[in-house]
Amino acid sequence: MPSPRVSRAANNSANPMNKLEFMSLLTNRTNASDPVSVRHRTSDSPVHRKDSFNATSSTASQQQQQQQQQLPEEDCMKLNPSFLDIALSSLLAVDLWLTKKMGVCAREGSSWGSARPLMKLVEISGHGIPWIAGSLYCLYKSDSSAGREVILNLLFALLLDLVLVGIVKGIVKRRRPVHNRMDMFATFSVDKYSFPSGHATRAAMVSRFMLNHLVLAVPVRILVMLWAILVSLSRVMLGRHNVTDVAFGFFMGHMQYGLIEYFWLSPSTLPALFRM
Ligand SMILES: CC(C)=CCC/C(C)=C/COP(=O)(O)O
Repeated sequence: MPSPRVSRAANNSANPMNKLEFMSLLTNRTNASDPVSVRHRTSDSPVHRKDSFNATSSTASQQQQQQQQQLPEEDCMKLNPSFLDIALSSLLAVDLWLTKKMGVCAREGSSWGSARPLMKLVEISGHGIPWIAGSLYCLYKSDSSAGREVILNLLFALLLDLVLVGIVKGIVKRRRPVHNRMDMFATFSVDKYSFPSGHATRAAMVSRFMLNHLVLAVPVRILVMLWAILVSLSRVMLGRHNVTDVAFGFFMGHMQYGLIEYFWLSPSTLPALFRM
């Protein structure tokens, strides 16, 4: 009985496809669009130096090259990653690790699974529907023009937030973490994507808005800040988001508040809106 090593060697020489598989590994690690590496693969490979293989293997390897050029980028390995590539991959690795560690309420059976109902209440407190409905109600009830101005701008901010988050989610198309259970209340179709967290953008923007435009006692101001942090944290704890989705969302919410301040709607800029 031949030893496994001998029989594998015999098999290799009898089967030219094994060489092609080896080629496939090599070509996977080179840049398919780089003419130099394509030339290297087709002319310098051991397969091509053997005359007996020329006719059949060149068409086979051409087919393979075509297939590999069609491979999605994430299936190919880069030989010379840049510093930015390495930094991004490291950030992504830390992000995924931390996201998994912090997803303690992702399921009922998770380590903090019993806190899941409470976290879902926090989730609803940062949802768009209660905020938009609440602003519309306050606008209807408000009897001072200063109050109407503030609430109208809050409503404008909430709508702008939905649009901007929807656009970024639609462009980035990052999937939610695998441990997330999609049992969220009232979502749009883009909400299957996770970058950035809409709850985090809203929490950051609304809290800044309230701190700057409402007269609040110090304990209430602290509560508003804690609420924004808790809503953001709960996104990762519920397993809805990666840490970077929430961190970016929080940053984006602050930027959105800056936009609202810049384009502040006032009776002088939009008199028609305030005549109602
Ligand atoms: C239906 C309305 C008015 C808003 C949707 C709010 C929502 C579900 C956002 C998604 O938030 P995350 O990106 O944090 O999961």
